Amino acid sequence: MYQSPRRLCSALLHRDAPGLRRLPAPGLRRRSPPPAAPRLPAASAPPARSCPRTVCSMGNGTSRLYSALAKTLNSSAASQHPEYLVSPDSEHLEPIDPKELLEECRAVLHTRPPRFQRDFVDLRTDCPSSHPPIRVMQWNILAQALGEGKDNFVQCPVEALKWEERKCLILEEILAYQPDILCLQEVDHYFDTFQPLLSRLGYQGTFFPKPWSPCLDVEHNNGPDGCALFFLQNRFKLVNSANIRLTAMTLKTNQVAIAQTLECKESSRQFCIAVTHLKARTGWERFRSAQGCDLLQNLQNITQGAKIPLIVCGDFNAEPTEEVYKHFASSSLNLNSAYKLLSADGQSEPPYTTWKIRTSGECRHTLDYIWYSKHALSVKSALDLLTEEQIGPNRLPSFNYPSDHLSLVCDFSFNEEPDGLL
Ligand SMILES: NC(=O)C1=CN([C@@H]2O[C@H](COP(=O)(O)OP(=O)(O)OC[C@H]3O[C@@H](n4cnc5c(N)ncnc54)[C@H](OP(=O)(O)O)[C@@H]3O)[C@@H](O)[C@H]2O)C=CC1
Ligand SMILES: [Mg+2]
Repeated sequence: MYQSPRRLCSALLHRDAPGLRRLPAPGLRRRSPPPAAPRLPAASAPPARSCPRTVCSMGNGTSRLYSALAKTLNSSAASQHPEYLVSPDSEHLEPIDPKELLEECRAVLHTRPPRFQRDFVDLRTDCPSSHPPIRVMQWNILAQALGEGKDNFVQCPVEALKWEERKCLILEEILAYQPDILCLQEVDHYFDTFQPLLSRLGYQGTFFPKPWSPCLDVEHNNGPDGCALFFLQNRFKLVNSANIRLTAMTLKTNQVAIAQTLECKESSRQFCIAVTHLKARTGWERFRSAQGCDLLQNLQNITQGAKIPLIVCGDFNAEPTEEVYKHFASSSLNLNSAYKLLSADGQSEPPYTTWKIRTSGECRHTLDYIWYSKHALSVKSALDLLTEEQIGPNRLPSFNYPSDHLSLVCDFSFNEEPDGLL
């Protein structure tokens, strides 16, 4: 039956009808990326997506999606209720079929240009693994309040930042790559959007807001931004979790990290995953360096002196030339930066992970990293970055891409015979 786009959109805006039957847990297991979207020319007003009018089924499929996305409109919990730190009871939320959610997102986005195709680059290693890889996504998703109220993206039209559509672009990116673990920064819609939706996709989430989030300075903000960590519950068991407020020269700072020890259900192997967002801006290099040292010290303790393999994702707000980068590269935790492996010699970071135009001019920087224990883990593949042509002359964010930072995605496997030099 034909549904107009307006009808499809309205499915995202209403609460779930009561008494719907519960579905079995969604099979978010393994990846068949959606069909390739055509590449766009570097034009500022690319053509709209082909209209997805026929994609969404009627009835329960649509109805099941009412409540999770609808909550994003009906709640601004974080700023109004002191209990924003308390996670809602996800037991009562119905599972969502990721394909249906993806279709719903695409329906909302039907006037936008198609998403860009990015390919995984095979980084062949000599380490065959009998277990499925662990897919990790690192992404600074751009806090809604900062994007609208602070960041000054002078070439980005305000309509491109509308939350009701931008959240669907973010979800589309997550659903396209189906990470097993999701490490996010600048999350200011955790409780009303990402926690309820991702829990219904099978993820367990943790949020740690910045103590003095700059989002709170923005009128009509949705609460503080912070780091969020999600993992698929059917793949991992949570062993240990730590919310860390980073210090610099013994002083507590406004930056945070989350570190969790997870156990793989398939292999019973444990590893630690951490997410952080270090202090931004030039002039703060020593401060970032001190925060990095504090994080490394915390991770030394959590990994029992590098006995437990480690993956650290973050927006470090630091180019590879900075001291904090060098601390991580030379740490006794024996870390390597996964995205270096995309370079010809395996030694160079990508030319950019964020690219935007502010009033001060063009800002193209490499600031985001996925560090991993190089003796215990191998990177099987990594998602290539967007090209300059795809990013376009107005840079990011844009109608095509929801954040000023690119997502980084890697597939990891455990080395079969760790040599004891994690
Ligand atoms: N009430 C109080 O007592 C306190 C309030 N605060 C508030 O917090 C703010 C600072 O917080 P802090 O955590 O140190 O923030 P940061 O300096 O780390 O930056 C906050 C955000 O601003 C973005 N940003 C980076 N460069 C620029 C730029 N040139 N223009 C606009 N945005 C930029 C960053 O994005 P990205 O990482 O993507 O670059 C980041 O997410 C203060 O301005 C104040 O509002 C802070 C402390 C105390
Ligand atoms: Mg930012």
